[in-house]
Amino acid sequence: MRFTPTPLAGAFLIDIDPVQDERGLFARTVCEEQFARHGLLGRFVQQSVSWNPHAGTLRGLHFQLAPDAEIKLVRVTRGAIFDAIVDLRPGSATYGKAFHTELSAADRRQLYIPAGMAHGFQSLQADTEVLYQMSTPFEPASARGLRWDDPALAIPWPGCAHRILSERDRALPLLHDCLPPNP
Ligand SMILES: Cc1cn([C@H]2C[C@H](O)[C@@H](COP(=O)(O)OP(=O)(O)O[C@H]3O[C@@H](C)C(=O)[C@@H](O)[C@H]3O)O2)c(=O)[nH]c1=O
Repeated sequence: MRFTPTPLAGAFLIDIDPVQDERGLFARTVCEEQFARHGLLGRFVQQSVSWNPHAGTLRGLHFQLAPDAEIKLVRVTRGAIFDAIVDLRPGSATYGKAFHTELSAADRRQLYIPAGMAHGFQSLQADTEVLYQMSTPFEPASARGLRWDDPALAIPWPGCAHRILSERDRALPLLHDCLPPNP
């Protein structure tokens, strides 16, 4: 696996090192020992799937409050997404900053998201399926979110003919209104 750091410390893009032959390819996607060499956790307690029949489906930006803050490992198993994360770690040099990338079934790239970041994505194709692994169980009482289009975050979401969002995501607060400024 190849680990590429992002501008947000602790968040990595992880690419496979495929072994190819006439049958196709084989590649490891999680390895506790290799992850540990990069200071990353390679053991997860929940895995969830999200199916998005339409392009332009936006989910996020979501996170869980401590002590339920989750590490997430995200990959696309069908289609493609624009994926965005926001650093909400108190004291972080990149607090309030966002990083975005594309992930697709074709590139098999994964995004490792450390605890203390909000996460969201928009499907770029119809019939897009996203697979997540999480370090901490889902805890509804700790679940929080930020507005996807918060101007302070300036995330360049791709344009689309029809954007689909849940009522909950539409009503999420701006960063400024839901978390204290960075100490
Ligand atoms: C996230 C989650 C939801 N649920 C339930 C709650 C609800 O009834 C239903 C749908 O939940 P949501 O509307 O929150 O699903 P969704 O908007 O897809 O939430 C997901 O968004 C992306 C961006 C993430 O990063 C994920 O961690 C998760 O927050 O599933 C679980 O049972 N376990 C879970 O881990």
